[in-house]
Amino acid sequence: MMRTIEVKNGVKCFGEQQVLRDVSIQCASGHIYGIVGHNGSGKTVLFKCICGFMNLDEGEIIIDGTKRSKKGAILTGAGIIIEEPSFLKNASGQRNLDILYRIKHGKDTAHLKNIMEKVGLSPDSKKKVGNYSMGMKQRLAIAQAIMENQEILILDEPMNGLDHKGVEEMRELFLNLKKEGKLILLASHNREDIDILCDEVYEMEMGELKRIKNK
Ligand SMILES: Nc1ncnc2c1ncn2[C@@H]1O[C@H](COP(=O)(O)OP(=O)(O)OP(=O)(O)O)[C@@H](O)[C@H]1O
Repeated sequence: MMRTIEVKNGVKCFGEQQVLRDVSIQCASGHIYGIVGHNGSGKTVLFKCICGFMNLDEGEIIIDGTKRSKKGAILTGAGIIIEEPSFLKNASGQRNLDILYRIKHGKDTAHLKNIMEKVGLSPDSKKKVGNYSMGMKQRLAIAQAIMENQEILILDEPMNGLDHKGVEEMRELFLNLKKEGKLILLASHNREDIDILCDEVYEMEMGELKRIKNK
């Protein structure tokens, strides 16, 4: 299914601080959109507004052609990594995914093993997530974001904590997901990831998104 996300003239303030001043972007399935920008420039706030975790003060968010009403609507059909996901520390990676996956889809151990393998984690490891390294936690976060085969992926710094091999593997994974027709929005500080992965690149600067690259 073709999906679209559009932000039109988005404004978001926290008290006196205007974080999003006039943000517009249009995204559609089958592309990867990259957002770069300094720490605190508003990338995460934009993603939270798109996901419906926060509301814009002004402007519009249009999902699949329908304007989102001001309150309460959460972006559906999306796999999301924003900040650190809270996993159960005393359970294994697979058990954590299982608990989340069951909510909507029921038990499917074979599928989750496959997803664990896709992100480079050993499906049968009994290791508790509390004992995972940073890179392993990040791989599990990616697994959680992709396991439901959602059409939209919102990925805020998905390569955080990954080593060189991990980064290469996840790049390949994201490019394959794009080939499958996913809409991917990605924020990153790594210019190489952005260059390799993204069809369109935007820079968040002074509360505005400026397009800096087209493929
Ligand atoms: N809930 C909130 N209340 C008040 N201020 C907030 C809130 N969320 C974010 N901010 C502020 O909004 C600004 C943008 O933050 P945001 O997390 O979007 O930056 P970012 O571009 O994602 O940065 P980084 O590259 O460090 O992840 C920051 O100044 C931050 O302190």
